[in-house]
Amino acid sequence: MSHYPALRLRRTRASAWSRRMYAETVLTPADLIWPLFVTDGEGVEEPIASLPGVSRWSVDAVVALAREAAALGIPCLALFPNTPHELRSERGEEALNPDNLMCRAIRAIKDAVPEIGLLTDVALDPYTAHGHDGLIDGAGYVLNDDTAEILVGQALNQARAGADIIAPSDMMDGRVGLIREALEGEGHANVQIMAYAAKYASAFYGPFRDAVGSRGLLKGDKKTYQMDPANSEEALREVELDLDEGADSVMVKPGLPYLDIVRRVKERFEVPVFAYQVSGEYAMIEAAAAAGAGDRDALVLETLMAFKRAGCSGVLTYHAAHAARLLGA
Ligand SMILES: NCc1[nH]cc(CCC(=O)O)c1CC(=O)O
Ligand SMILES: [Mg+2]
Repeated sequence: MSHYPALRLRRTRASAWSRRMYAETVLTPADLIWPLFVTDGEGVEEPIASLPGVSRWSVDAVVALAREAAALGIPCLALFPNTPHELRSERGEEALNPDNLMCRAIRAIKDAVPEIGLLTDVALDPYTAHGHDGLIDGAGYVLNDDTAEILVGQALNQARAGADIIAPSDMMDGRVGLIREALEGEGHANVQIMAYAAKYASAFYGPFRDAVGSRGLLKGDKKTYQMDPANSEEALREVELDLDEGADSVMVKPGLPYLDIVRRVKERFEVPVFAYQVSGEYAMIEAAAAAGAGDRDALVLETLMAFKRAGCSGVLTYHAAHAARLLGA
């Protein structure tokens, strides 16, 4: 048996070239999906106070960012609309409007930057007057089957506009299978589904809700549909069901506090797993850097590498453009 001093693990760490050669994990711009918030108007940029460095952009501005992303080697954008308040309703019908903000953004980006992928979120929270991801009954309970029916319409609406990846983030049971069937039925055979399969009822979504304008509207919490942070066996069941229903890839969300889930899913199913480094995680890194508690660039790259090491095929992150620039430098 070999041991010290014959065996010294510090030997391969002694120089930069060697560390590079022995790196077990690589992070590249192709691992990054960039979430962008879209708002009405033209030439508009609205900074989001709780998400420093991130803004809502009008469609024309989002197209410019899409160009920038493509040039940086980012393969895919995730789009989220800040629906004007007068268009939000009890049942979120605006989600089905073929000319809604989301569809206009999809068409404009596909037109100008056809080489970039577009992932679109399926859930009603940017469209409902009560801020929930689905339809509610008189007691405020989110109804599963009635919601799933509308989500199918929302997914088709996005696919018709040109979405490449449908990403249901609502956590209704059965919606992946229903959406897959509807996509096949309409000839969208190559439109992918990335299921938010294990999405937790998390305190890390606050800045996102500011960004899409649902924070002030949301009544209660999302614990009757999003998962309990105490559970991981249940996450494996969620993933298994979504894969059975036709998901091409699955997502774990939030990210860093749930890397154990990423690892378990990857080892159990050996399928493409993505994670969402969510708004509160982004805000936490920015706050730490602003407070002088750590170097921003190093924090960004280290956390993103951690996702890859845990088994992720890619990460949705608000730091995508910044990280891609660091990686390209
Ligand atoms: N279905 C909504 C949705 N899609 C993505 C996020 C959160 C993303 C983030 O915090 O960055 C949320 C918020 C929520 O479930 O309330
Ligand atoms: Mg499920």
